[in-house]
Amino acid sequence: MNQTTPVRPDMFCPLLDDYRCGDFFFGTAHGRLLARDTLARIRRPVDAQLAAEVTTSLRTAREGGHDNPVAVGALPFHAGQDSNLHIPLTVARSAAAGIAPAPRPTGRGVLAVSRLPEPEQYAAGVARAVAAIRAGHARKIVLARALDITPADPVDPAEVLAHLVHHDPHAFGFAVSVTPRDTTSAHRTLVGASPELLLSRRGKHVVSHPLAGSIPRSPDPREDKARAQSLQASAKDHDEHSHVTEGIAAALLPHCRKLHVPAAPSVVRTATMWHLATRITAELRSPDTSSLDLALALHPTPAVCGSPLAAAHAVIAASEPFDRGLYTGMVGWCDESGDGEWAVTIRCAEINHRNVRLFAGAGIVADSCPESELAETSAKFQTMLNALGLPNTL
Ligand SMILES: C=C(O[C@@H]1C=C(C(=O)O)C=C[C@H]1O)C(=O)O
Repeated sequence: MNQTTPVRPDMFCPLLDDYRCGDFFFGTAHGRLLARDTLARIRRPVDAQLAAEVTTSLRTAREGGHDNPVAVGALPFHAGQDSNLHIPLTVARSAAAGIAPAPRPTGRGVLAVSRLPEPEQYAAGVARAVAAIRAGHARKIVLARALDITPADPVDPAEVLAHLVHHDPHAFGFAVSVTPRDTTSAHRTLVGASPELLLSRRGKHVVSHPLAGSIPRSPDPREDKARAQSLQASAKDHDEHSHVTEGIAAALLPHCRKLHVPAAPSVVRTATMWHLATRITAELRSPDTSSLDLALALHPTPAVCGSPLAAAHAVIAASEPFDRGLYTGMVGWCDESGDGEWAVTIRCAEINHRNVRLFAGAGIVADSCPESELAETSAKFQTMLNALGLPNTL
């Protein structure tokens, strides 16, 4: 693989076909990035110094003779946990990626499932969060749950990635190696298809495209359309969404001018969900502010944590019986000029040969109903259950 690989028109699905376990992959239908092997690792707590350390590592790579270095990887939800970033030895990009061919269907049996927490407990946690919000302790809290599944056959992350890229071509398809350095065990890979852009920076142009307020899609076209309309009309979902756009606008303002936040959200779809979405645009004040600086200023947004952040964090810590790790963090890349793209790490699963962990969460506000939030998280699991060839009833 060359440092920069031009688009090969003869290749139906450039770079996706080249992906192999251990690589970093990130892309949409508009462009893909595939990174292989490691020049420098950046594993440190996610704090105010992280972006500066990335800039320094990129400069050192350039001074060491590396052409056009890029930092790639993922950052966790919790500040204080370690980043999973590196500067790869080789990076290939393709500008127009096209739609991936349909991968062959895989149906898998299941040996064991563990639900964290059990669905009834999740619903009870939502009810407690609603009570806390109504008592004035917070305005919004995002509660997640996880599924630990032991499939009957081992899972190949490359197959799962191909399935995701085919079925959700406009999402950010990603694969990040999360194998701990001190282990000789099987590869661990975080694979997903995120529909949510935390932040992109190209030159002075900044874009964030948050999602909040969701409803599952229906296989019946009429019902599907009716659901999209009901989401667009839902006061509860607009409330949930407004915390996010307000939070992002406030975080961008110190770094940007010409901030534009559309007056009302639009409705966007994935293969399994409808979401309220707002495309926020702005112009950078200083070229010294990198995409990672900006993404860290936004993270975590009220779309994945809540509002106010500290109160939401406390309820999450008391309610979720698992570590989010990289889920609801960010995944993407940043180059030496500061340009980059960071997606919110959702609709994903950690795959470790015969073990997979799936994650899904939902934003809770004063008018949330526990059963609907449980159904929303079940629908969000479908993205990964489908890609893994697992039964959609888990
Ligand atoms: C937390 C997740 O999704 C987030 C929560 C949403 C919501 O509450 O409507 C929508 C998109 C995401 O920002 C997830 O998919 O796991």
